[in-house]
Amino acid sequence: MRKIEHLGIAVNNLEEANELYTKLLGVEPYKQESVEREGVTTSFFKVGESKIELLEASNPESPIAKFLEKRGQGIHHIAYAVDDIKAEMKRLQDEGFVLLSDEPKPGADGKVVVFLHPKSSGGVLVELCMDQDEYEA
Ligand SMILES: CC[C@@H](C(=O)O)C(=O)SCCNC(=O)CCNC(=O)[C@H](O)C(C)(C)COP(=O)(O)OP(=O)(O)OC[C@H]1O[C@@H](n2cnc3c(N)ncnc32)[C@H](O)[C@@H]1OP(=O)(O)O
Ligand SMILES: [Co+2]
Repeated sequence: MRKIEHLGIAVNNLEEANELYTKLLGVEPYKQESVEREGVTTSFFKVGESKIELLEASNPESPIAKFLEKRGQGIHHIAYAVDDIKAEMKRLQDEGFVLLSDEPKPGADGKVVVFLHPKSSGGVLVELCMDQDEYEA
């Protein structure tokens, strides 16, 4: 694990959350991106070496829609940058963590990502991510 790459925060309304986080952090979001296969629209803020990823559900089946219904707005996941995502997946699987996919999949902001089931990681949804360019090299 290299660093915390981003914190994912589930929000009801991305436009309103963008305004709130722009005031809070003193910077505008540098990017807004939809990832349809995850059922989310995201916006990203830089905070030093890390990032805040705001997540709005783009359909009722989205993990974010379910999360908001059960738990309301707030921190949804912690994403760690890793140097070698396949090696890290194997290490974590061998340690007993439950991966939510067998292969990394395209995420937002030029990353490939994989999630660990929160029931296997102390109640916190964990995302591993790696630059897509490095992954494909
Ligand atoms: C934009 C792409 C990417 C990026 O590049 O950064 C993203 O960040 S996408 C973010 C959205 N995508 C995901 O979250 C994908 C991974 N998540 C899942 O596959 C599912 O959400 C899940 C974790 C498997 C849960 O799905 P499911 O079992 O269908 O939902 P339930 O609501 O029934 O939850 C079961 C159980 O797990 C608890 N839970 C759910 N989400 C979280 C969470 N974020 N953190 C902690 N715990 C969570 C939920 O409360 C249920 O627990 P109990 O109520 O105790 O049974
Ligand atoms: Co994320």
